[in-house]
Amino acid sequence: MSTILVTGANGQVGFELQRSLGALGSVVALTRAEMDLANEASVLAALREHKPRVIVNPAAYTAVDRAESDRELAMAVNATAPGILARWAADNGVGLIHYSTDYVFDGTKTAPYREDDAVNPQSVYGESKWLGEEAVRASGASYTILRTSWVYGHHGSNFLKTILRLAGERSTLNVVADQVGAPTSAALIADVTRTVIERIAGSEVAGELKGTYHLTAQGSTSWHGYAAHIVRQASTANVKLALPLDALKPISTVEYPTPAKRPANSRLDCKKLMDRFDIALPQWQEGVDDVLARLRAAGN
Ligand SMILES: NC(=O)C1=CN([C@@H]2O[C@H](COP(=O)(O)OP(=O)(O)OC[C@H]3O[C@@H](n4cnc5c(N)ncnc54)[C@H](OP(=O)(O)O)[C@@H]3O)[C@@H](O)[C@H]2O)C=CC1
Ligand SMILES: Cc1cn([C@H]2C[C@H](O)[C@@H](COP(=O)(O)OP(=O)(O)O[C@H]3O[C@@H](C)C(=O)[C@@H](O)[C@H]3O)O2)c(=O)[nH]c1=O
Repeated sequence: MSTILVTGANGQVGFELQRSLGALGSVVALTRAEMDLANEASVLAALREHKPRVIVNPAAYTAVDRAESDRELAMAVNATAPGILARWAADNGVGLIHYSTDYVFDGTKTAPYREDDAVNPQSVYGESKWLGEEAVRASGASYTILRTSWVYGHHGSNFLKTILRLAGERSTLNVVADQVGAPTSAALIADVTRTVIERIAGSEVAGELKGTYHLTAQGSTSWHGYAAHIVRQASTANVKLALPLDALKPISTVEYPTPAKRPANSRLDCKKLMDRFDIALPQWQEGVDDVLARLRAAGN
């Protein structure tokens, strides 16, 4: 057993994990076609074939609005499958790293959420991710759950790329300004995951590091503040945009109706992770600027 198995190889975090975990040994990253989390037989067959020493599970049903009308599949992927992975991990004595979301909270707390704050998911996606967390915790596996927020990267689909595209096409754009959180890069999540695996492997009291942690970039903004940063940085870099910065309008959540309800406060307190793993986390703008530069360099 020497392999690290990564699910969701084509996802934002799955893609970055293939880079960051490569230094730890052999990584097998499986696409949905190679391991379908909605199909228990497919999951178990892949685990038996690869016999990993660590399972890293960034695969998820992440279409937040679509999940409202596709509950069964969202639950299969986000709630049931993590339990299957975790029970196999427990039975075979291997570690599991799993990811969850700020959307497990209802967003009514005024301060950043801590790991043990009461959850109250407002969407099918949030509920399914919470049930997945609970299945992992109940499994008896040696697990780490990393709850993150507002993920973006140069690979995959995300809000950053949507705003860049819309700013190239539209002369006005409305973005909600009353939901706050921390945009977090897939690269940061993947780098921290590597550190977590290394520290657990090197620790004499690895069991004490097991648990649920919040992992986001530091500082916070609203979706509108995030969009304004993207447009400002693109303008500064002379990217041709149809949208002037002053035509990016802050609106309230009620003015942007969506099938799924999002939390007003998505801020996560990451002190537990930083203290226990001795990790420093960057301000959110750093990763955004890196990805913007990378997209420009690639001609996007
Ligand atoms: N994106 C975000 O803003 C946030 C994400 N998270 C969590 O972080 C983790 C990583 O998210 P992120 O990388 O952004 O997600 P992405 O949406 O970028 O990627 C998810 C991956 O999961 C795969 N997947 C979906 N269904 C299945 C299935 N049935 N079997 C196997 N694979 C499947 C997708 O495959 P395919 O490519 O075929 O579609 C995709 O590659 C997830 O747990 C997510 O819940 C937490 C907070 C914010
Ligand atoms: C594109 C767009 C979005 N919005 C709003 C809608 C919503 O409130 C907010 C974010 O929109 P999105 O639908 O892109 O983001 P959303 O899919 O809600 O993002 C979430 O994904 C899941 C997977 C998570 O786990 C969360 O942490 C979070 O990142 O911005 C606007 O106001 N104007 C716009 O033009």
